[in-house]
Amino acid sequence: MGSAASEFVVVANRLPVDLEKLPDGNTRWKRSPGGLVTALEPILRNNSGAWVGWPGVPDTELEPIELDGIEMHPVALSSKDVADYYEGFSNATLWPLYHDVIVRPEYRREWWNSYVEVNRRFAEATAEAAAEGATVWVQDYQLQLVPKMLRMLRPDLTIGFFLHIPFPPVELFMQMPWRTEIVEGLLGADLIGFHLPGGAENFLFLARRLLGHQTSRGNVGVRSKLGVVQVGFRTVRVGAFPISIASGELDTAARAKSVRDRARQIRKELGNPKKIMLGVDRLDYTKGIDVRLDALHELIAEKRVDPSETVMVQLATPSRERVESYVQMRGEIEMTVSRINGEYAEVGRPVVHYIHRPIPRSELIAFFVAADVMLVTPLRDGMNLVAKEYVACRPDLGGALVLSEFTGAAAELRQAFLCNPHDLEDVKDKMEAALTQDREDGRRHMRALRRQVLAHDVDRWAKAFLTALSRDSVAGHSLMSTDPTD
Ligand SMILES: Nc1nc2c(ncn2[C@@H]2O[C@H](COP(=O)(O)OP(=O)(O)O)[C@@H](O)[C@H]2O)c(=O)[nH]1
Ligand SMILES: O=P(O)(O)OC[C@H]1O[C@H](O[C@H]2O[C@H](CO)[C@@H](O)[C@H](O)[C@H]2O)[C@H](O)[C@@H](O)[C@@H]1O
Repeated sequence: MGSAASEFVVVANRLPVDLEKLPDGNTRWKRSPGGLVTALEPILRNNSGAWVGWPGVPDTELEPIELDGIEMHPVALSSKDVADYYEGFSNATLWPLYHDVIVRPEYRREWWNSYVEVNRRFAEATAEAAAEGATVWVQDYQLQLVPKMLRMLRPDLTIGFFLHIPFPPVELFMQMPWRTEIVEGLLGADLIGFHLPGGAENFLFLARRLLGHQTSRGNVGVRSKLGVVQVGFRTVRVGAFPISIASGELDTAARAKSVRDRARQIRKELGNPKKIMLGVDRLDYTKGIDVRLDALHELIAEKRVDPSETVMVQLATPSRERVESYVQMRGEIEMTVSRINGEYAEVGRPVVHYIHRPIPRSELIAFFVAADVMLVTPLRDGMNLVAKEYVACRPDLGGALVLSEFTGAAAELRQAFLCNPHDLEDVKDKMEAALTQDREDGRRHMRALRRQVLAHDVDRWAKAFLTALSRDSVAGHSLMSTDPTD
C-alpha cells in the first residue's frame, strides 16, 4: 500500500478531465466526453475522494494532482495501449458485442493481452491510492478484470463495479473467446450494478451456466431485490441501478434569464423556424443518428414535414475517431446531411445544421431550451443521459421527446414518444406526432417525465448503489437476498 490514503476511490478508464496539449507547448485540463463523467464527477466533487483514470493523451506520465476537490491519479497509456486496449479490445470488441453486434466485434489476441495488462495497471494504481478498508467503485466495460485483480492485491477493500453499457444476452456474450475470464473478473466485486434488471439477470445466468456457481433465481428489482452469486465463501450481489443526472442543477440552469435569452437568439439565428428538432450525441453508430436523418429525409419527401418551417440541429461530439467503424459512420452521416441539404435547403437556410465539435455546457442547455422536439433514437444505449437532460431543462413544460425503446432511459421515460429505431415508419410517425402534438397533451406528458427525472437524480443513483455496497449490508445475507436499498 502506498502513502496516499483515500477512503473512497472511483476507478474509470478516463479521468473526468482530459489533458489537452496546446500548439504552443503548454497544457490545460478540459472536461472529458460522455455520460459516465457527467454522472460521477459531481458525486466525487461533493464527497472528496480520489479518481484513478487515464488523462486522455498517450505517452504521458503525470503525478497525482488535486483538481476541483478531487484527488486525480493519472494512469499512463502508451500509444500502443491506446490502439490495443482502448480502440481495440474496449471499442472494437466489447463495445459492439455489448451493443447487440450492430457492427461485427473483432476478436484479436493481441488486443486481449493488452486489455489484461492495462487492467492490471489500473488495479495496481488503485491499490496504491486506497486507504486500508477503503471503498472502491470500478466503472465500466474497459475495466472488467480490475475487481478480481484488485481483490487479490488488497483483500481489505470493499469493491463495487458498475457497467454503464448494456450487458448482452447470453447468446451474444458466448461469442467472446475470453468469456470465462471476464465473468470471473467481475465476480471479484462485492456488488455488480447494471442499469436494468435484464442485464443483471443475463449476468446471473452466465455465472451459473458458465462458471457453475450457485446463484439466486428469479427476477432482479430496480434498486431492490438483488441477485446473489456464491463464489466459494464470498457472496457477490448483483443489482439494477438506473443512472441519472444532476436534474435539480439543470432545472435551475434552464430557468436562468441568460439561458432563455440565448435560446431565443438560437431560434433567431436558425431563421425563426416554426419547429426546431435537436439531436445531441457522441458521434457513435449506436446512437441512430442515421435513423433520424433518414426519417427526416423521407418525411420531407412525403410532404409530411415542410423544410421551410422545420430545421434539425445535430450536435455530434467527435468520438473514437481512429476506430474504423466510426470513420465509416462519420462519412455516411455527413453524406446524408449533405444530401438532405442539397435537395431541400435554400441559400442561407439549411434544413440540417450539423456541428462536429463539442460545445460548452451552457450553450448545450440553451439548445435544450430552444428545441421543440428532441430526437434520441439509438439502436442500443445503456441509459442515454441526454434524454433525461432535455426533460430536466424544460421547466416550461414545452417540447417533446422522441425516444428509442432500445435505450435504458425508455424504461423510466414512458410518457415520451417511444419508437422502434429498426422500424423507420414508426420513427417517422413518432417524429410527426411530436412535431404536431397538442399543446396541452405535450404539457401533461412533460410534467410526468419531469416528475420521474427530478425525483430520481444522480445522487439517488449513487446513494442506492453505495448503500447496497456498504459493509453492513454485505454481511449476513443469503442466496435469497432481497434487501431494499431505496
Ligand atoms: N458540454 C457538452 N456536453 C456534451 C456534448 N455532447 C454530449 N454531451 C454530454 O455528454 C453526455 C452523453 O451522455 P449519454 O447520453 O449517456 O451518452 P454517452 O456519450 O454514450 O455517455 C451528456 O451528459 C451530454 O450532455 C457537447 O457538445 N458539449
Ligand atoms: O470515453 P469515451 O470512449 O470517449 O466514451 C464516452 C463514454 O461513453 C459511454 O457512456 C455510457 O455511460 C452513460 C452513463 O452511464 C450511459 O448513459 C450511456 O448509455 C453509455 O453509453 C461509456 O460507457 C463510458 O465509459 C465512456 O466514458
